Amino acid sequence: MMDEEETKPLRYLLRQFLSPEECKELEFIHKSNSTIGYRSNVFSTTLSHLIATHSPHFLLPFVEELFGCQFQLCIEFTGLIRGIKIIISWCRGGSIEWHSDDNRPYLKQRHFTAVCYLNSYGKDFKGGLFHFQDGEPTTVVPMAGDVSIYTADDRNIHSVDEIIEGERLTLALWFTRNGDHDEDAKLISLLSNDMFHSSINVPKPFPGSDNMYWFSGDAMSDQKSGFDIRWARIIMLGFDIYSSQEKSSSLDLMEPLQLARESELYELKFVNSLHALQVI
Ligand SMILES: O=C(O)CCC(=O)C(=O)O
Ligand SMILES: [Fe+2]
Repeated sequence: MMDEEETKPLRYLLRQFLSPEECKELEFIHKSNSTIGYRSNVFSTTLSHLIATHSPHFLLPFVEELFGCQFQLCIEFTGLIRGIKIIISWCRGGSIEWHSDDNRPYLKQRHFTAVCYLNSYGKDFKGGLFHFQDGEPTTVVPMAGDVSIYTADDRNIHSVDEIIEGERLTLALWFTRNGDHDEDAKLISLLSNDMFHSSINVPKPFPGSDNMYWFSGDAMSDQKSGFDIRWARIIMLGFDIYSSQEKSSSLDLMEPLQLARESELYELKFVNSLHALQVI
């Protein structure tokens, strides 16, 4: 006899799950805060980016909406825990080849994916259709407010066509059954600290995946050939980084550091680069 798991559908399409206003608000947050993303032609906003870009006030609507949205999604899939969430904008030339979402050893905790479309095919962008390799539906046409949900394993190999014109905007959510990857729990403990009072006493921001901060064209996994967005931001704001570990060949941006401008070294000691970015 088949067990219950095997008889469950592997995919769902929820129509008009987010309202046009919710889509617009998430778009606004993204436009104000996004940074170069984790692959070519992509910009992204994660909750840790909102912290790093000194925009904690944007966290609240983001978190409230996402929590509400995820709460409803969790009713569909009991037992799932909220993992990483990210707003992604795909610019012209962006696409993604056939893959499953758990296709790396460090992504194995992903069990379900939910992609909420924040804008619409044909109206806001051309290209960018979503396809499943096998089964029905074969193609999902992104429309603002709709959510496509599927298992993150190789039963749902999928791809996204190249964006030909405009910008395709999504909110991607990954769910897990592994409590160690409960990102909401981490975030709630972070928010319950005093982070809304902007001062030097802001707590140490919890780091996103270190991969998130690297940009290097093709070889994104080869950190040596890329540049680090945290570092670039500090330099663009006119500061140099001083760290007692600076003598070593690579500087760990999650370690304590101080800032300098021209020949002046500031006394403030930051717990890491994200902490410094919250304050400067
Ligand atoms: O944006 C989409 O429709 C899917 C994106 C995707 O496949 C991914 O980020 O893994
Ligand atoms: Fe995917």
